[in-house]
Amino acid sequence: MSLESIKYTRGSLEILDQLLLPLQTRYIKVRGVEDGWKVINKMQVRGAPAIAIVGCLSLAVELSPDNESSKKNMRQEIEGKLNYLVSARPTAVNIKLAADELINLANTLCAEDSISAEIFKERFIGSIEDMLTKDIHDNKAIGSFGCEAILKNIDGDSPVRVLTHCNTGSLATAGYGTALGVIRSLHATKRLEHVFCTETRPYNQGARLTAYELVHEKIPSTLIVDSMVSALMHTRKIHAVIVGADRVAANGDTANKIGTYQIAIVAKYHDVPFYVAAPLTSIDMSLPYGEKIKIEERPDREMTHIGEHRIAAPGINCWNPSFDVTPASLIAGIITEKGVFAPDNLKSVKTT
Ligand SMILES: CSC[C@@H](O)[C@@H](O)C(=O)COP(=O)(O)O
Repeated sequence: MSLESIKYTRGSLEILDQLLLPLQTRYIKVRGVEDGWKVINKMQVRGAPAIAIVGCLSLAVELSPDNESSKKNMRQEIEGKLNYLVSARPTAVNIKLAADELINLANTLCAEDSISAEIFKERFIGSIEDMLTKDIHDNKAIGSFGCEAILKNIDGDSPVRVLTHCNTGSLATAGYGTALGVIRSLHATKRLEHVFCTETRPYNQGARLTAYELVHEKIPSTLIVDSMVSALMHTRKIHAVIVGADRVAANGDTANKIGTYQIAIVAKYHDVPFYVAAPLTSIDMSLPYGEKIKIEERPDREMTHIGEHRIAAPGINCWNPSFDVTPASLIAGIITEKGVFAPDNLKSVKTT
């Protein structure tokens, strides 16, 4: 059984508070859009796919008891609330694409005279609920395509050692995970000898969340500090790096958790293939290249403190970008639910 980060039934949504993991397992009730915005902004739920799903489900929960009889009012309310949810965190594109799709759906339902307000609401909520099953299904496809791509480059039946960064597992998605889904699939083939996961400073998604998921799944794994990546690649044979994505531009440049870019550079130097595992909902064809991606900057406190405990000298200035952009030239392949694509071939995927 993998960890359940999102518990949803019609009219009720709870999320596992990821700020308390791994020491406490506590679910928080999300009663509507205001709660949805807060849990995303505070990073109680995080990871690009989970942000999109929880944001949209928070709207579904808010609409569920609503007896609005005017389709026009409902359409207007939906558009405003979705745009508000998108503003909670700017870098991950999944929530923006989901919001655009849902606004289009609301426009279509509103314009169709034969559809009552009740059916409008039913179809709209149903379409949000479908995101949960689709995400798990897509992650499993990413897992098997990624596993196949990595094993193809390895001689005979040799055991495989991989490195991952940040958290891309069940906690960051509706379930199974993207990069961690590939690792799960590799483990299922019994070819995976070992996973190394980085601590992922400053917010420690690797040490707190990925390590927790790996231990929970009994996948052989070791935690390293972010600054150990070069030493790891120099001293142990690493066969592949697999990371997730918050936004992939049309040319394959990829925004992901801060520190991803330096891992890609080190991987290139050591001739280790560097893969990005992401659903098509993380690909933003409207941006031609990575420089156009807006990078979220987080509060200094996330660097200077661990919980309530201050670790940095009082008075020091901080710079805390939450993501960086890895150039397409450092990426061996982008693993999607439709297959593995060279970054310069992404355009063909999105349109098929
Ligand atoms: C499947 S999750 C992919 C990315 O969202 C993940 O790698 C990442 O960077 C998460 O950042 P976070 O700031 O924890 O939301």
